[in-house]
Amino acid sequence: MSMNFTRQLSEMSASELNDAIDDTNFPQAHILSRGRNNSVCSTSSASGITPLMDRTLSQTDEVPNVVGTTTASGNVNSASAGVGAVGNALSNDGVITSPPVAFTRPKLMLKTNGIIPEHEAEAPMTPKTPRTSTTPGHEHCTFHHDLELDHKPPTREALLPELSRSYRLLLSGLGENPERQGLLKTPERAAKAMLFFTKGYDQNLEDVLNGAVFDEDHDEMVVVKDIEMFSMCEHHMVPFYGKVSIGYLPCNKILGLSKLARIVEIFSRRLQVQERLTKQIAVAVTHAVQPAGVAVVIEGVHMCMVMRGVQKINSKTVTSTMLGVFRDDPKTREEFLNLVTSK
Ligand SMILES: Nc1nc2c(ncn2[C@@H]2O[C@H](COP(=O)(O)OP(=O)(O)OP(=O)(O)O)[C@@H](O)[C@H]2O)c(=O)[nH]1
Ligand SMILES: [Zn+2]
Repeated sequence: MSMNFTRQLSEMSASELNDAIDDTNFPQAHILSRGRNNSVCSTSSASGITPLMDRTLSQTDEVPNVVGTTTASGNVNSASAGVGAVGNALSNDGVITSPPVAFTRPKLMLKTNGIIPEHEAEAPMTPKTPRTSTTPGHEHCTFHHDLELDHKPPTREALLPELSRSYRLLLSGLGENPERQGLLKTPERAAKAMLFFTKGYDQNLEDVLNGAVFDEDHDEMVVVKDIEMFSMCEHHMVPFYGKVSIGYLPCNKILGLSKLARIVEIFSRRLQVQERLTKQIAVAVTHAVQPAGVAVVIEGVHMCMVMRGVQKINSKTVTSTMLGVFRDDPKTREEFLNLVTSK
């Protein structure tokens, strides 16, 4: 079933959104894999949901559908769908804690070369720092290249003079006079603005997290929703903006709440496409706390579709990535979608 986005998002139920996501496979489904028997995060079990650990995986098993990404565009006038969240505690800052989701959760584990090493599978609580590069200056990166999660060394300020010259050329190319009073400082201002819009290239996950990962016996869904996002479309170098909702199911580790928003900043402040941004955020949260699952939904407005091109001023693009239990368990996914679409 494909999602019909000619309807307004506000008219759609969470289960309809859920179905649409369920039917979409993302081609990079091999990137994440579930842990083995000894990498289980257990919770009290009261529901009739089939324990995911009943599925046996060999060490080299590929797990299809672990990563799911959905994109949908359409005319959406309301940011929130009219679906009520039942029984959830919502605090003023938009942080939601749900009632317990009662079943045995396999913990998400990251592969380095498509295989989970035995010693990693046996020590699920040990922080993992998979590295796929020995490039000088990147030895301390927590991850590298696999999903273009790389960052550049913090030397981008050095680009300012050349960027300024480029903007000056641009002004001349437009037929403007870069020497006129109003434009004298414009090349440098524009260069600084562009460096700000792409400051995520200077950041990496490890620095941004600043150690704010805490051991906590909390295994209920954590959702931070409506995180503002400003990014730059890599096709036209014009902005796209919107809001990001992130949910994860902890496995004895929780993340400082602000760090979810900071993760959004790392990856949105780069030249992007919305699909990749969505996936990178989900993978970064996985790296940070090795949860049982991560869900990310982004609703974005692309100025390249508003100010130019097809000029559809009400169009919004919705993308999602569902990892682990959010991918495998429709009830968990639906609970998340209920939470993020409720007022
Ligand atoms: N999938 C995806 N596409 C994007 C994103 N941002 C911009 N695009 C698209 O990139 C495409 C580039 O298409 P081209 O035909 O090469 O460029 P164009 O002539 O400027 O296209 P139009 O925008 O249709 O005028 C357009 O369809 C844009 O809508 C994004 O985040 N994700
Ligand atoms: Zn664009």
